[in-house]
Amino acid sequence: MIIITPRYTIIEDGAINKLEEVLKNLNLKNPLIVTGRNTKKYCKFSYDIVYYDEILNSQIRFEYDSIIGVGGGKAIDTGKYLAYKLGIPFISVPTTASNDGIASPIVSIKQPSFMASAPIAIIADTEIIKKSPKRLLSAGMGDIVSNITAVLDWKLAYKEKGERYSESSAIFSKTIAKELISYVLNSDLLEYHSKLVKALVGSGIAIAIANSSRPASGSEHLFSHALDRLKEEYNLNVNSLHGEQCGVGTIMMSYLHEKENKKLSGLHEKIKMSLKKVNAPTTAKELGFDEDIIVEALTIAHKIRDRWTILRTGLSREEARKLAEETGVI
Ligand SMILES: NC(=O)C1=CN([C@@H]2O[C@H](COP(=O)(O)OP(=O)(O)OC[C@H]3O[C@@H](n4cnc5c(N)ncnc54)[C@H](OP(=O)(O)O)[C@@H]3O)[C@@H](O)[C@H]2O)C=CC1
Ligand SMILES: O=C(CO)COP(=O)(O)O
Ligand SMILES: [Zn+2]
Repeated sequence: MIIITPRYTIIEDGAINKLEEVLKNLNLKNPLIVTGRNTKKYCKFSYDIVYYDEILNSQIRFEYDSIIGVGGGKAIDTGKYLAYKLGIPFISVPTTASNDGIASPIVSIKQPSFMASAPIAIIADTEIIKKSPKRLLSAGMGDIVSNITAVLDWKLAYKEKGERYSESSAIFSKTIAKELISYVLNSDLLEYHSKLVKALVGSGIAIAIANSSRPASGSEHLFSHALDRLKEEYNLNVNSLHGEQCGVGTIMMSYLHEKENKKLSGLHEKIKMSLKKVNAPTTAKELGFDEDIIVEALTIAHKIRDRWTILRTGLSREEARKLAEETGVI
């Protein structure tokens, strides 16, 4: 197996000023920037720029030697996808810390996600990230607490289905989440943005090492992907973020794990407290969904992809409603 991890990971105030030096070190001379309308202001370079939502209509010239994704999850994901398709390196320049796509080798524009290549460099400017909308930084916590249930699900799949499992990747991923939860619950959050971005980068690297999103995506992500599917299917006007949905999913899925393992007692309450502390949503109402949509998402989540989790062969409507009620989500 070939494991590709970033050659440069710069996480500091003013990091974006090192972009040109990094490109020079990598001998990259002609990159294309992929960004969004809110994040274009950070692209003060003399390279060509394209908006991620216009890429399909753009004529991408093949002389680019690399792609730089500057922005939130969609800009990074689209840039990563394009680089993968063109077979050129990808440089990740997150302007916020809303999910672990910053560093992961995964493209998750559509489900099921697929393995592309990890960024060759990550340049995370903590000054820019700190100024990004608070809501995005709260969502990032949801994508990190997810690692707890993702790892529990992964181990379950190993025990019940003999799935390939890596204890080292699992411990790495779980520890990242535990450390951030502990920091959030026991601090004044002054360093939250910087700890969060480091955690998300670590989580993306755990995915690269495992060569699977297993360490960071389990039943809580299936629930989030199910919500995305229902948003599309019913044309719902809900603008909940990936990390926000995953956070709420983690509360419910950790409760299911607790019921099967006494040693986990209190886990979902702790996760809920950590999400509340950073003002991330913990209920259907805060996410913007009707109760029935939450219940429906719980009943279809196991069918989203072929991934064995605590949902096993699926929840009935009654079981789903009970789970959402008992965890205070509805
Ligand atoms: N590959 C992977 O492993 C993963 C990928 N993802 C991807 O991430 C996506 C979700 O990403 P997410 O970040 O939650 O949502 P978006 O990418 O939709 O970003 C949300 C909004 O935040 C704005 N924004 C970002 N940074 C700033 C900033 N510094 N200042 C002001 N506005 C800012 C964006 O602006 P703008 O309009 O300019 O983009 C956008 O309007 C998913 O759809 C999926 O494609 C998610 C998880 C894992
Ligand atoms: O969001 C992810 C990890 O945080 C990617 O996981 P998926 O494989 O579920 O898309
Ligand atoms: Zn995620």
